[in-house]
Amino acid sequence: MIEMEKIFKTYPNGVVAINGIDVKINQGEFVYVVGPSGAGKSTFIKMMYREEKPSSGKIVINGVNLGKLKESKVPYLRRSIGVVFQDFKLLPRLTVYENVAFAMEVIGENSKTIKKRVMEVLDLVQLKHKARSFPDELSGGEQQRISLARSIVNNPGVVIADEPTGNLDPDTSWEIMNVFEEINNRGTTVVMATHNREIVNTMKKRVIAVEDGKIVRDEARGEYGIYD
Ligand SMILES: Nc1ncnc2c1ncn2[C@@H]1O[C@H](COP(=O)(O)OP(=O)(O)OP(=O)(O)O)[C@@H](O)[C@H]1O
Repeated sequence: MIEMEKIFKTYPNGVVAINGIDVKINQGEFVYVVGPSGAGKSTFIKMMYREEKPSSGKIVINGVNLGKLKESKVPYLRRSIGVVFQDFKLLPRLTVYENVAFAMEVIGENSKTIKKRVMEVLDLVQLKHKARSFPDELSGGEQQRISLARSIVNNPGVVIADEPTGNLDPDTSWEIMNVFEEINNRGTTVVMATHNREIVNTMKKRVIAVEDGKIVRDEARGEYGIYD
């Protein structure tokens, strides 16, 4: 469960990005975060994986109060939350296998467990045969599938994605969305900021609309809305 209570966020330059947000997201939900450019969507989701801290308010992720979390415990939080970005953020000098394995190595898993699990998630995204390739030898859609594999390799309860189809063509975007659905069907919460109207309107999930740092709409089977 993700809980946010009375959240405000002002950046050091004085920009008020989040202006009073209260929200609860239950385990296993699939949530789109929509809204106009600059509305605060990225800031909203960055606070969930503690990339940004709120100026005030309380955030509890799976029972852990982020405000009381010691810096030394942040890696444990990151283990329970997978993150996917628009620009993939794969490490260019590592192979596909190594990119995914790295996420397990940093938390000290043994090599046998790593090998088994990495091949499992590469199988899930249907890219086992690319294990020895380097990121720049893959298409954008393949790179995003690898980054999805990396995000779930440690079995997180939550995957957070910021505009994951932003760099992909429509067909490839749908392939990626099918993988997100599959991950969600296995019980993982998915929270996704997106500008993709077609996907939001077709998939009929919970939609949270953010405007001027506030939630202006929260619907169980919502629509994208009037934004670009
Ligand atoms: N690191 C930062 N420092 C200062 N201001 C920032 C920072 N990051 C974002 N902002 C500002 O905070 C506001 C919200 O930005 P945010 O990136 O959360 O919006 P967004 O809804 O994700 O936009 P987009 O759809 O264009 O990605 C904007 O006014 C933005 O300029």
